[in-house]
Amino acid sequence: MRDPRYNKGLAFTEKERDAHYLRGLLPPVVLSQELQEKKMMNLIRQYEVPLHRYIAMIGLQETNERLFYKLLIDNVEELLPVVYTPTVGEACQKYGSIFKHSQGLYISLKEKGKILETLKNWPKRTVQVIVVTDGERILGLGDLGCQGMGIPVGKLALYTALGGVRPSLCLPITIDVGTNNEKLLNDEFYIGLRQKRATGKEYDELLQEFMYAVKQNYGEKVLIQFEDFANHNAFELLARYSSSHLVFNDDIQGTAAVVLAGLLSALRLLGGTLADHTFLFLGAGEAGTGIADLIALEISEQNGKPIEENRKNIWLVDSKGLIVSSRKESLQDFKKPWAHEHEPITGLINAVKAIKPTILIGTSGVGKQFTKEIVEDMASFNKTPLIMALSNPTSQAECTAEEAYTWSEGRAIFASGSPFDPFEYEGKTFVPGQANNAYIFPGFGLGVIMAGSIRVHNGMLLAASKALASQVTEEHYEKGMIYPPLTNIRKISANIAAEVAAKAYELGLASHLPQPEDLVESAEKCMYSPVYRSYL
Ligand SMILES: NC(=O)C1=CN([C@@H]2O[C@H](COP(=O)(O)OP(=O)(O)OC[C@H]3O[C@@H](n4cnc5c(N)ncnc54)[C@H](OP(=O)(O)O)[C@@H]3O)[C@@H](O)[C@H]2O)C=CC1
Ligand SMILES: CC(=O)C(=O)O
Ligand SMILES: [Mg+2]
Repeated sequence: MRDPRYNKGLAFTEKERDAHYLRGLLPPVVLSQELQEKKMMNLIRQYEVPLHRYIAMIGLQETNERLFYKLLIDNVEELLPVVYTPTVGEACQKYGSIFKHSQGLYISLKEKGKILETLKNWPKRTVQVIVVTDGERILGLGDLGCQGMGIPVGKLALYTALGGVRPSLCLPITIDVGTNNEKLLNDEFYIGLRQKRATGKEYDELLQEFMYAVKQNYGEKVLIQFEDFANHNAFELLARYSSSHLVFNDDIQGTAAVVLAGLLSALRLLGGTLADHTFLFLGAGEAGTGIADLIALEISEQNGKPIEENRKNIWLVDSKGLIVSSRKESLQDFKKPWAHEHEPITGLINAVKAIKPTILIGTSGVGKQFTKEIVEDMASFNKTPLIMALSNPTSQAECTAEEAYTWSEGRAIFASGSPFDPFEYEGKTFVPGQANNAYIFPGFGLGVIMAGSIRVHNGMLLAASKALASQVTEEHYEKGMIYPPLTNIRKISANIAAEVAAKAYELGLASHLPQPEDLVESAEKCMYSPVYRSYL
């Protein structure tokens, strides 16, 4: 009863109460799990403040894990915005104030030299997925230091609910090297180290000790998902550890796969191939350049031309303007491949006018950047402009669904990182897509685990994108959707897992041999079910 993994609350049967000395510890009634679910949903719906819903859900996760996952799985569209973006963003901002019980593992500078010992304090010996952050770029909310823990906790809840990975095999970790967020440093309820961020050698050594300790403690095949690191560390960590560890950066690679899937499916509405389109990104960081890289790679797979050539129709704008060759010297390495020949341009509106993109993608982390003038311009030279406002949470979205549909007079295809409700324009209901890496990483991770893959390969990302795009049907297109509904996410994840695993086998990266005949069936079979077990 006191252990969330086993607790069933009022659903313990008479026989179980006798067998496990629970008689008298519970009131006489015995409820079904379905009735408990109905009761919890009624309760959660009574909270009007999203953060209160979040607190209620976390409370349930900490007391009755199976009921928590049953709620999340059965009510995914309603509860995803509670345990994930946008509400998880607010939860991280206020994490210290709402903190009750510790979730996940904290590794701070105080644990330097003792990280292996610290990992051993985690009660589970076997772990298959770690989501780790250092809290420096939490969604589009910036540096939230140690309070970024809400993100690994939320992402791993999705690994289980959406991808079927058992909760006991998931480990959320926050690495605390300090924070540069003055507000948090002065907040009496802040839960992290009260110091400025460690950088350089001190940072690198802590991360290296962590990576070695993880491999030593959990072996080769634990998937380490980097999440919400600032880009000055994210690209380097991925490059440094991708040949020695099973690492995946969700913000670079997961986002790339989900956006590519949306583009592949949108082509059925837009016409042409990817190579026929012109892309303009606002934001040239992890998400922006990660997506751009995967688009260029997919075009090269399709047309056989060198990737350099296929980059030419892909343009990115950062805080200093359009990325062009005259800026090359001063650009970070991950931006350099995108420095095309063009005169310098500042301001997104000027870039839109000059480049005339068919597809506009927002990955800046700054809200309201797609103004009326920009959307109208997109609609003036495109019959069907594709507009993706990917920044999270909702407050940072480059524009809203309502703005995209209204300003384009109902012609835009729109997708966003955080969810927007369907919007009615001139009698037609438009359903915006949620272009969020949550479509990808749970199924992707399941595929990696199923195959026992020892490395992540770009081919597996492309396979995941195509598997997701193939789940969109005519019925969805009619509503302007370029992603399948999240209600089917477990089936979608099983299909993604199967394609990712198949690719791992094809590339010789899989270690679970022989390859199962029906990978979709084996994905579905190994998925965690939240239905209560009998304790007799
Ligand atoms: N939908 C999804 O699944 C995902 C969404 N995201 C969201 O994307 C956003 C960005 O994340 P990420 O790429 O990791 O962040 P980064 O910090 O790596 O990149 C942000 C980029 O935006 C640019 N930028 C910032 N302000 C402006 C501005 N006013 N005008 C033009 N460009 C600007 C930055 O420019 P400069 O380089 O000059 O500083 C940088 O290139 C976040 O809100 C995040 O939540 C991220 C991952 C997944
Ligand atoms: C969705 C996600 O990973 C992000 O916004 O960072
Ligand atoms: Mg992220």
